[in-house]
Amino acid sequence: MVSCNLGQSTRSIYLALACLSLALHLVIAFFCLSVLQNACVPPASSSSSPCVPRADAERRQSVSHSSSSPAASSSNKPPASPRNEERRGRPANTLHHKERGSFSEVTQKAKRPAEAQRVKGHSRLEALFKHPLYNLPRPEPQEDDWLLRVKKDEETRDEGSEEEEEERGQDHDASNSYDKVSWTSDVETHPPWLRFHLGISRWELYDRKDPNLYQYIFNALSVSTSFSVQKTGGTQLKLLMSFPNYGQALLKPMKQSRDAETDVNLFYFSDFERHNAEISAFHLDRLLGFNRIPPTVGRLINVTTEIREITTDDRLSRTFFTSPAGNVCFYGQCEYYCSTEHPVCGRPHMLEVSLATMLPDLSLAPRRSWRSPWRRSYSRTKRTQWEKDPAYCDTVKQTPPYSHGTRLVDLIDMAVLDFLMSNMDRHHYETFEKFGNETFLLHLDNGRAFGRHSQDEPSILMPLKQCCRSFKVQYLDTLSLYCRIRRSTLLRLQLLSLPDFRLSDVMRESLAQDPLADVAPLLSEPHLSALDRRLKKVLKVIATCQDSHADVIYNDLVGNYED
Ligand SMILES: Nc1ncnc2c1ncn2[C@@H]1O[C@H](COP(=O)(O)OP(=O)(O)OP(=O)(O)O)[C@@H](O)[C@H]1O
Ligand SMILES: [Mn+2]
Repeated sequence: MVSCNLGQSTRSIYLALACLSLALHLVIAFFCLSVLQNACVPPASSSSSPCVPRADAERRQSVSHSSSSPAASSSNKPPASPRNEERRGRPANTLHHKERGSFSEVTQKAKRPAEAQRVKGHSRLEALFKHPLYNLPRPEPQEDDWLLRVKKDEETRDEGSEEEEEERGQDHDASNSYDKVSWTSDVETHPPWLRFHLGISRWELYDRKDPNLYQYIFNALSVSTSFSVQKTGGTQLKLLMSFPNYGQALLKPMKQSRDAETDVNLFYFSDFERHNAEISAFHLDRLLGFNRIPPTVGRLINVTTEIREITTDDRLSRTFFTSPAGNVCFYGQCEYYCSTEHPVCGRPHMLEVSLATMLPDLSLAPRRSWRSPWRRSYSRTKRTQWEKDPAYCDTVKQTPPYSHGTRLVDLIDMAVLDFLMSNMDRHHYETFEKFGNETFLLHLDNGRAFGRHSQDEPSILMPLKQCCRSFKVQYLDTLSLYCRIRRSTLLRLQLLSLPDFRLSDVMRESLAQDPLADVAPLLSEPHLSALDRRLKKVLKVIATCQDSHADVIYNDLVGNYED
């Protein structure tokens, strides 16, 4: 009896002990798992580039961090926190409840663009932008290297007393400067668009390293518009939107579903412009390290309150109508697709659009438009010279401005960008007149890019292919005559072809920063993989060229970068 009782109590003691040990094991296992998971997160920066040995990369990274960038060290550097007053503006109070939700979600997202899509806490995009190739030192900008400046107080006083307003209008050098409105020379008082304008230099449109610029622009473009009219020039419908802080943006509306592939039989200038192409082009250009496209963001706009009710443009307001489905539509007046057959419609009021930050007014910063030597024939029957003559580039190389400086390699950069996004519509490009021929090319108007993902268009790479020819003229011995691609461009392209920085991955992550990414991805997966496929093709063309020539690379990194 006693032994039976004893046996029972021993059994319950064993059982209790077993339970305790099981619980302990569970706690230990749980603890180990969480520690292991943290230990597995990859480091924030990687330097597995073939271009720079690891130790070297780290050394350079610390060097480039300590040397401040030109714009960052200038007086144009914005403060650390965004100014929220730009976000005030009129609420979209006529919105349907559901729409209001999505609108505020989208603008909410605009508050925190830096929160990139991360893979287990690891941002490939951040790692890419930390790479030395994206932090190359620039020469200290001189006064002439900035596009604009704010007039000093004394200058404004002097000019005011002279009462020579008219003359000033004609003789418009005025050192390309801004009169004061409500801001002072203190950069803290400047609205985002003015910071952008004052940061434009001879070498790039914006400083990618300025941590706030993009966020500022983002926020500024997400307030309600106060004014909208049709923008003249160009062939398809676009609007000029103004914001309460005097900022302006070029609006292109969504015209077709994002994934609709361009009809193969459509002539290249007949394709609809795509709002998501404008946005994606900005991101791609930034990823390639060019910084030659004005910051462009997507957002939902209320076509009733932000266009119809406030526009002073009769040509535009006359074209509004309500569709049988109850959606508010309009079509405006322009050369292509401005008709009842091609309306732009809200759902019922909300419409996806792209907003590109406007460049400084032409009266302040005149631009020069250049015909691209490789422009397509816009005639349906004629072929252009470059299509007929394989030695076409030899002529281009001897013709100013391509015969000197960096113009030819700039053109090649543009061809690479266009090939990657399959943009066949680069008939012209622009530069800022102030900088003469020694300046970057503006990559404006990218609405016809990203039309087709299933095909690549080899003719877009013609500048790169045709310029790779053995060409020597005894008396012309300029370096740029023989070189076809910038070394910095080639090294970045190689970097973007590595698994750690794969172009499609960084592009996906970059695009996720856009407010419209909440509605749907800006580029579908097939478009993203097309980027990787095309990048391989570009690298192949360069490698083939290097196989037969020694003078393929234009070394723009002399003294700045060794691999
Ligand atoms: N962000 C910008 N800021 C200021 N001006 C701009 C901006 N983007 C474009 N423009 C100007 O507006 C003009 C028309 O814009 P865009 O080329 O995008 O229109 P488009 O209808 O596509 O023209 P096209 O049919 O000729 O290709 C451009 O040539 C350029 O000079
Ligand atoms: Mn266009």
